[in-house]
Amino acid sequence: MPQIRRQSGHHVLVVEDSRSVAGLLANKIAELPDLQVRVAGSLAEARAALEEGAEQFFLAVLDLNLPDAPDGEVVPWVLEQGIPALVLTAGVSDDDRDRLIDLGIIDYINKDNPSEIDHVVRSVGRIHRNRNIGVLVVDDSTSARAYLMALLHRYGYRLLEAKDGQSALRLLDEQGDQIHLMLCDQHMPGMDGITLITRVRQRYCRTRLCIIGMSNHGSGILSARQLKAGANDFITRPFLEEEFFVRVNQNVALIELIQEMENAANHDPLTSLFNRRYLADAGQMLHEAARRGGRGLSVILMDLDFFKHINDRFGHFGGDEVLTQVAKVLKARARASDILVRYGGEEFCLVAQDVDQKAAIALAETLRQAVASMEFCLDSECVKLTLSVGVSTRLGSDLEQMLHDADNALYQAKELGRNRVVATPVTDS
Ligand SMILES: Nc1nc2c(ncn2[C@@H]2O[C@H](COP(=O)(O)OP(=O)(O)OP(=O)(O)O)[C@@H](O)[C@H]2O)c(=O)[nH]1
Repeated sequence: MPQIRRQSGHHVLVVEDSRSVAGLLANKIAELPDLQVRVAGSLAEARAALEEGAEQFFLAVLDLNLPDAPDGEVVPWVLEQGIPALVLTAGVSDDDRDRLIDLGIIDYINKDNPSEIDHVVRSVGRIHRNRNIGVLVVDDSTSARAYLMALLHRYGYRLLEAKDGQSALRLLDEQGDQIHLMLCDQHMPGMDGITLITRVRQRYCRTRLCIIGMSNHGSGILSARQLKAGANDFITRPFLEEEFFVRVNQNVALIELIQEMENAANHDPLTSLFNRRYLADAGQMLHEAARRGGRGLSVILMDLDFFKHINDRFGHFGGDEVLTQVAKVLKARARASDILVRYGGEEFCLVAQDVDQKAAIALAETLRQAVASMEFCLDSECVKLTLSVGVSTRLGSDLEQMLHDADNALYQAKELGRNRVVATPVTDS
């Protein structure tokens, strides 16, 4: 079988002699983020396209029946160039299907059915995103591991392998943030699949790391036990490659969807900062860690002064633009470990770990000055804005109490004439 190279390009080669199908595909694929399409109407045009460099193409979508290649000759030729291929067919017999799968294509799709065109486009997007999806294959058999890796490689996943449970745990320790899916054999020396799954689940939930257990035909009870131990899914060996890909891709798509939903639930859509809901969870965890570890924690609450005037002058959309710019300025001055939140309409909150009162006041002062030095120009009219800030470093019983203290300090800052930082007394109860 031809060797598929590691894909880094962002171009899709569509080889299709029907102008309408090629045009439809090209338009829909081009709507996907960061993708470009090159259309060829024949094998000769495909050859010409690849003369400019095969590496730019991460995938080819191929028609089996071309004027100068009526028997699918384009398929082995493209695969020999190291480019993975999806094949468009007009009805396919079982023999044709077997022949195509044996050649090493990713999938075949019936182009007569218009809804299948959307399936092609979804697959293209999936394969392009797979370069960012890390898959860990855990199997003690070298040949079984190599087989799984070759299949996943065809789909463009980023791959890691481990020959036993201990090595898998080590890799998760070192590179866990890069691993999204683990495929795990059951029978391995030292640590079996169920024990490994149980241990991994103590650290990673089902929506963060997907696990697919693998068991051999006839051992149904094992798949049930793998699922109970925390696997998201299982695959019985031997399997059809098509089933394998559908299961792997569906599980990865589900994790992506959940992460997208979590992201949306935790962020403010206007400024892309975290929202209050996220602060309640993540901020409280920081508070508990600070209490346990005797560490410092600061809450800095900020409110733009007289923001109503901005809306009155520039309209609500102008006000939105100003809020977005302020968020950027604050973000640029926050550390990666800080939680910066859009707390309310024109209110922002920053929670910073390991910061004592002196440092918190200095940080608040930096943020105040950063906003005060900005100039907002809309409709060729420029205005300046100021920020009142309340700081709390007294840990109190929980984050809620710190926010309450910071709010009192902010109120004082407003009362004292705005554009200033006020901190609460530091003594803890
Ligand atoms: N454009 C825009 N305006 C908002 C948003 N959320 C709140 N506001 C506006 O922010 C203004 C807040 O007004 P006030 O609470 O009176 O406070 P202020 O004018 O900033 O005055 P002080 O806080 O007392 O200095 C109101 O006009 C709100 O409509 C938003 O998402 N976009």
